[in-house]
Amino acid sequence: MTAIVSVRDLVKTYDTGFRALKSVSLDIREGEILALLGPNGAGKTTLISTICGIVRPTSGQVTVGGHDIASDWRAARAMIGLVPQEIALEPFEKVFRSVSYARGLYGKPPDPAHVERVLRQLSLWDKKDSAIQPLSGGMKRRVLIAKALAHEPRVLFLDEPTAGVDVELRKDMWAVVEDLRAQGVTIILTTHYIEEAEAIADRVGIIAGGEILLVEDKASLMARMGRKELKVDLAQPIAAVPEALAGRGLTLGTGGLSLVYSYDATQERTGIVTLLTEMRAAGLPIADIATRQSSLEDIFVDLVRAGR
Ligand SMILES: Nc1ncnc2c1ncn2[C@@H]1O[C@H](COP(=O)(O)OP(=O)(O)OP(=O)(O)O)[C@@H](O)[C@H]1O
Repeated sequence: MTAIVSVRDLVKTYDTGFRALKSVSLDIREGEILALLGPNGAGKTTLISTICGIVRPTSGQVTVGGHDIASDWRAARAMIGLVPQEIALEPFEKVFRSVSYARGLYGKPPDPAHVERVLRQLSLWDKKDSAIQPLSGGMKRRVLIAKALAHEPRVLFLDEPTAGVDVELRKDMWAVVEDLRAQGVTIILTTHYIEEAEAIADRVGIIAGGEILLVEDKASLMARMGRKELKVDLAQPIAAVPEALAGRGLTLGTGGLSLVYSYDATQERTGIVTLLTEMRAAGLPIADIATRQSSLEDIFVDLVRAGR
């Protein structure tokens, strides 16, 4: 797959002297959904704003579809749609007009058929003549997406598309994103919600302190770093891990009522059977057992901690 956006050694130092991006390099593949995950202040918005030409980089290079965002900005910008974090819309403007106007801002000739397609795709067609103000929060977000798609961009940036949105609406947004990808739009979204990346991303980029810690296929990241945990519930509490099981890396759960064993599920020999046998031999009153796959969240927390 070819890179549609290429970021090389990007540095951004704000006027305050704060270095928000420290030599970031990143290739975004055509047609993918890339989720940029990172804690508050990691530099996510700075990165996408720089790619979109809103923030001027201190140094480094960005190309979009081969067009340099500095020397060939008009062509680069035409390929990009940006859905900002904040809902900033003209309250009295009508939906259709607002989206058509957004198209005009890119110097594209009016194309009511395209605007109709976009509004239909976002389930906004029956709201086309409505003013924006009375629309629900979810509908307003859809209008923002429609505006960003008005000029037929090939790359869509969504900055925190579901911040402060309820669960139902979040799933709704995910469906919209999947739909857009199915039409060949490359999508980059920033998010705090790890479950969001887990649900829809093809690749995950983790950014912290202005640096990209990793970019990897979600599935391989989870397989590579994912660990499993075996939790053994005990019928009676114990004060400490029995001597016979020392060196097994067990942790005692709260109240001494469980033992937790962490293992690499990709290994042929996980050690579970031996462990359970040893537990019985040690006379532990096993009440129940359960396993848990570590989530992207566990991986993320570990990585960000290690990166500090
Ligand atoms: N215009 C600015 N002037 C000075 N510092 C800024 C400016 N904009 C952002 N910063 C700082 O740069 C850092 C990165 O900010 P940025 O908004 O890119 O992070 P983020 O990862 O998007 O965070 P959040 O998840 O909170 O939106 C923060 O420490 C922020 O305070």
